[in-house]
Amino acid sequence: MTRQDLHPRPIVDLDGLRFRWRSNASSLLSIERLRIAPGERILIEGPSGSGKTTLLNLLAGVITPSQGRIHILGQRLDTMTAIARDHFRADHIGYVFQMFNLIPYLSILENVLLPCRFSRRRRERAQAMRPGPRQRTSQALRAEALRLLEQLDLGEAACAKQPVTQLSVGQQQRVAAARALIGAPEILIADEPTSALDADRREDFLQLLLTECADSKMTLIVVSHDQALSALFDRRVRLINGEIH
Ligand SMILES: Nc1ncnc2c1ncn2[C@@H]1O[C@H](COP(=O)(O)OP(=O)(O)OP(=O)(O)O)[C@@H](O)[C@H]1O
Repeated sequence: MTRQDLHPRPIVDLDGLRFRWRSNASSLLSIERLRIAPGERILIEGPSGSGKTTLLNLLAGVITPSQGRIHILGQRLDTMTAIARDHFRADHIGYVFQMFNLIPYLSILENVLLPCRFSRRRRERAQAMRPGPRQRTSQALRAEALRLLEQLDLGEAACAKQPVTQLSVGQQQRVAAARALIGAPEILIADEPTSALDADRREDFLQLLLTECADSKMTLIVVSHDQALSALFDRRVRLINGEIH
């Protein structure tokens, strides 16, 4: 094993980060350093209001820090324009939002395929997941979306063209997970991804996310209050009053 293998370049590197919602407010987040290695599985935990969702939004480039640097995949995210951050996110980050953010007038399949519309890279990677005889791009993408939905027990609902608005909250959460996974982005971020599931289905669902991430060598960053799941992660990051403990 080389020195490089022992200390791979971090996929996420936060440095001197401060975040406040208003310029005259005190910092909600104050993180001197957070490095995440490629392929690591990180659980972020902490009391309600401690800034977990805000931290995820900073990592995904939805918002930018008041001070400090954020490097993702070696690229400086905080100095990019909003449009560049949107492109970067579409290409490299799958995000399961706390409120799912599904588009109500699109079908289940169309929701899952959204990242492939915004990102050529995700489209090509999703297409490459379909081995075998050459298919048309749209067929290959649909097949990959269906594979993910079937893994998540939603194949039937997708084939029956059930509107997303008629899905249970737990089903919507799984559609959001399939959408985040499609095209194997390097980083999967999930905000309370098991909150709408029964206790006995949480571990199965998370195992599935972990397996998909491992197969595609994705880095997984999850916020959860569920202590029972912590053994499934490589590292826990505890946020208290906006600082890492
Ligand atoms: N858009 C916003 N404008 C101003 N304040 C906000 C905004 N979004 C969140 N906040 C505040 O930032 C603080 C941290 O919120 P955040 O959602 O990051 O916490 P959290 O740790 O994820 O909480 P929870 O576990 O309840 O989801 C809260 O006090 C919240 O009210």
